[in-house]
Amino acid sequence: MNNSIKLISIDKKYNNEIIFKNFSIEFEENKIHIIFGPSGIGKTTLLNIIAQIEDFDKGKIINNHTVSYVFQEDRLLPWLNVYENIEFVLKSIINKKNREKIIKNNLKLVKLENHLYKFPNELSGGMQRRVALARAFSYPSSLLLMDEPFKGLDLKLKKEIISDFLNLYKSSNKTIILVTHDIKEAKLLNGIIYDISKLKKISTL
Ligand SMILES: Nc1ncnc2c1ncn2[C@@H]1O[C@H](COP(=O)(O)OP(=O)(O)OP(=O)(O)O)[C@@H](O)[C@H]1O
Repeated sequence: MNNSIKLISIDKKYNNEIIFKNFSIEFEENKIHIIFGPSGIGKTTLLNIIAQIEDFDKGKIINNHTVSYVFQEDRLLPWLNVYENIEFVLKSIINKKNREKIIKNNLKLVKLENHLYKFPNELSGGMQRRVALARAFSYPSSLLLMDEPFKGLDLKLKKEIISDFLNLYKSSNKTIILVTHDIKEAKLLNGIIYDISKLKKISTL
């Protein structure tokens, strides 16, 4: 069954600033979609519209997915260890035995299986980012929205973490919509790249 996410003829304005005019886009399920474009073009706004945390003025969204959103910062809870940070978001929805399986499997995919009991302040920045990714993939949503999840990493670390991200993605059934302004990063992700500046020009023709 086609369960793609569709935005149809969306208009969005902030005060007098037109961000989107008659803008349409479709995201096929189970793929990695990369929203690419310069700062200020409306990438985060688009993600927020899909997440329904931002209103729009006209148009329609068709989305039958359960959604989770990963922000730029890792947002780990400092008083919980690595395992507990992931368990925290699953506690009320998945039983103990199943969540243990999910958490351990995802932490293994990001090579943190030997760091389960460390606290965030005992982890490097890269390790913290890996925990945040493992947590995002552990949550049972079918659509994962990610705003610049690899921002601030040097190229070597970025490549390593993108490879962990791809391992998590392959073992999941998720659809990913990810925002970046970095074309090198976009290419490393092996997904479908949407140049938002070009799409915006087409939509206003
Ligand atoms: N809440 C808001 N109120 C008014 N204007 C806003 C608001 N949020 C965003 N904007 C404006 O909308 C435009 C698009 O912002 P958005 O954050 O979506 O861009 P972006 O492409 O994600 O940029 P960046 O890569 O810098 O994060 C910008 O001009 C911004 O100033």
